[in-house]
Amino acid sequence: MIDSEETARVFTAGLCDAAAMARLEHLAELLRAENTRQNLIARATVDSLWQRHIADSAQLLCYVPRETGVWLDLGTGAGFPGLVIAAMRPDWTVYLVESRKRRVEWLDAAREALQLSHCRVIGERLENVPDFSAGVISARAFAPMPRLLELAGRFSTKQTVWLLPKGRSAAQDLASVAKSRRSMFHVEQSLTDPEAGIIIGGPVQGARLEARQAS
Ligand SMILES: C[S@@+](CC[C@H](N)C(=O)[O-])C[C@H]1O[C@@H](n2cnc3c(N)ncnc32)[C@H](O)[C@@H]1O
Repeated sequence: MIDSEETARVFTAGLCDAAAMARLEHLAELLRAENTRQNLIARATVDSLWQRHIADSAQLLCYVPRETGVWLDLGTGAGFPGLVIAAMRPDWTVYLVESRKRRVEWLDAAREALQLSHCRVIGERLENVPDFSAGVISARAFAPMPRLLELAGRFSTKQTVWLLPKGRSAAQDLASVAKSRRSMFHVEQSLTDPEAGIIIGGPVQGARLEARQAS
């Protein structure tokens, strides 16, 4: 279990290389500075940024194959999980969809500062984003499951992996999905909070994939 800033850093470092860790340290620094100007993350979580936000996002990499198509993150907000994933896997194509102007400006500035040329910030409501096939769809604290599926289903194929950190309401949220669709999802325990769950869907069912080194 990831229960401190130290264990969060060690866990995250196990999933990426040293250059990616340096990018994440840079991101943490930028985020702390920006958080004094806009309320990106709750003040109560600033001192546990690695545990509550960075490692919490990084753990999603344990559920995706080494090769994946476009990673689509819905309602990225301050950058979680999509910007963290883009910083850890700079060669992957990661789209961050966010509708709030100030969040979009922040995400664009952070993406540029971290030189993430394969990451694109889409400053639109998801409803206005044209269809394409995503390899991964992630969303943390974006919308309840029925709404999320209604909004994002058109980006999904049989190969798409869904990664939906849901906090403590995961099982309840999944139960609200129509029976016919529920069987494609299951809940895994979050490593950053024993009471929180991640709803996982698509072809990568069952146990967590082996932690992957980037190099
Ligand atoms: C509760 S925040 C979560 C932010 C981030 N995923 C996290 O976990 O820290 C939800 C975000 O989704 C964005 N959002 C809500 N509805 C949206 C929509 N239809 N299209 C794009 N972004 C949306 C909001 O602006 C907000 O930044």
